[in-house]
Amino acid sequence: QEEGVGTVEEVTVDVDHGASREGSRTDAEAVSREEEAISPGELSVAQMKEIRERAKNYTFQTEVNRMMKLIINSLYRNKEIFLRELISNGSDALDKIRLLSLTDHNVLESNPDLSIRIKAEPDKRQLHIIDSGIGMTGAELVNNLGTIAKSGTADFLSKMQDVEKGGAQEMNDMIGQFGVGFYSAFLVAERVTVVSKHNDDVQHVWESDANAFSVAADPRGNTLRRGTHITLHLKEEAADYLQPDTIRSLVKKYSQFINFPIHLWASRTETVEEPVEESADADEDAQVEDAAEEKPETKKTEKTVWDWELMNDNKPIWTRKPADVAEDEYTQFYKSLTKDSSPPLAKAHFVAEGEVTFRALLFVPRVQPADSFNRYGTKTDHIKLYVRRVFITDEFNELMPNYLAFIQGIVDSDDLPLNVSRETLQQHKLIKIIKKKLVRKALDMLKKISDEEYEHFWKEYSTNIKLGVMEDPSNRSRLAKLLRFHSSHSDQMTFLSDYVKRMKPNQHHLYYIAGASRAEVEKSPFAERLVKRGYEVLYLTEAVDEYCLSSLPEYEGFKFQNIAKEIFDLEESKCTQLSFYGISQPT
Ligand SMILES: Nc1ncnc2c1ncn2[C@@H]1O[C@H](COP(=O)(O)OP(=O)(O)OP(=O)(O)O)[C@@H](O)[C@H]1O
Repeated sequence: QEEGVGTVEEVTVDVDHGASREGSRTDAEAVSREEEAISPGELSVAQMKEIRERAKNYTFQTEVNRMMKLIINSLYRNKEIFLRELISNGSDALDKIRLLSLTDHNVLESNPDLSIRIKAEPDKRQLHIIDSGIGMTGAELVNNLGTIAKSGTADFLSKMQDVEKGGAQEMNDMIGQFGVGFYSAFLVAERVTVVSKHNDDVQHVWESDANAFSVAADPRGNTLRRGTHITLHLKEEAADYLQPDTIRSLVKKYSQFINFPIHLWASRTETVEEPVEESADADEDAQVEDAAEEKPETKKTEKTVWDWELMNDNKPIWTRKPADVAEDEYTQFYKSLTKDSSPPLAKAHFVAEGEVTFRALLFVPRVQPADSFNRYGTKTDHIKLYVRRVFITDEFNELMPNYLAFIQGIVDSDDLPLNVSRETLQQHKLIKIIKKKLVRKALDMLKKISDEEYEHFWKEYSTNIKLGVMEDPSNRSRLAKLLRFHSSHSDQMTFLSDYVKRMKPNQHHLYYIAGASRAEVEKSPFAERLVKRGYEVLYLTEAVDEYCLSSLPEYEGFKFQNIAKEIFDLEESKCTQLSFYGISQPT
């Protein structure tokens, strides 16, 4: 069996997603130690003074100021996304240290645990988000949390200004897709403290009230071992994010598809049996009944227990059997993967076996970003590569051809080496095989789109498919099955297979004519005469159509014939184009 859709089997997860913290559940001592360790809010007055004296002060890069203004003005109705952004940053930082640990196991020595912890402290109006990821050095704190390094930010900002008039939904969609990142913390916080420990530096404290920021070495030394602890000093109006119910449902929502354990400091009520304190009388009775079976009296009491509660099932969705994954889970996963607010147009979840084993989950977004073709050929696909559940990169760009760059998804292979650089991986022979299979599966997925949905798909992606016909000879016939053109048959567009079904018995060519619009070509005398004689003519109205057909030698064994250009035979009646124009009509 080469590939088997729906045959996903359980596989052992070879790499730990982060040691589980279950062990600390009942260990009250460990819990209180951790609690101590996560209270940077608890910097003493003297330490605060020391930090402020030592700290270097910085101003934010202009783009950051613009970005913050934009975030605050446009996302005020959707403040909760700050948590999504901070959890996702924590998860990225954990991915980074895990990836490093594959080539240098020592990097985990500072803290073998890989997880995210979240704790609300309503009395102090503080919310803590702590990860044991890669952390940031002092210099990185200044750089990463003071500038916007991402290319395209300036572009994005200017586009946002245009969209601003378009309304809140459009803005939300756009910001959502771009990802607003760390600065969204200021949607809810009046002040943010970031304590971070990177293996290569001492622990530092970053602090900001959104106007300017400061960075200093932490006078307490190393309390985090490794990672980042963000404290949000919440605005008064954001105090709801400290309520147990609110925070629990938000953490659940945004941690669902994170591949590291996420723990929330939460309380639960437990019923415990406690011995009843014995009175002096009881003592006497006990002595009297000495011989009787000794049965200490107990009573049931309710106790509130605080503990780190695991909030997510950090088993990646693609490792589950398709039959066990609900449609809605795919949709939610897609949304968290892409930040798209609409569900996907199509999806495929499969395991490929044979020369290489891998699992993949692919999606077609409902809408293709308007500027996609400006970036066409820049080699940016949207496939995240995992090796044995470990995130390797989303900038690999070797897994989809240009024309399918719109496909979003993940690929996870057991057969690729874990401990090689991206460059070496690029050369790996298995990558080519994976790509080949992925493309086939992607095309299958497109073929399966229902008729109603196909209309929409075609509006969005027709150019991609036509470019595919031109650029990908090995999949040309598969791609040809996806093509649709206007035709004289009806107002609806037609697939070539339907055209072929309707061909006259002796017809050996697919006839087409190209022009600027359907109205124009319909009126062409070439087309009119052919149609009158009962032939169907394809109307090619897009510039790319003719190029596309010229690289398609045939369809189901039939060649294409431009009825306006060459002199051609209407084979079935053995008449030349001349005869066709009425010069002689042999019968
Ligand atoms: N918890 C963290 N641990 C380590 N580094 C972090 C953490 N949070 C943020 N950073 C660093 O700060 C940078 C800026 O973060 P920000 O959230 O603004 O953008 P981003 O994460 O790069 O982009 P996006 O949020 O769109 O994915 C990150 O790229 C990362 O280097």
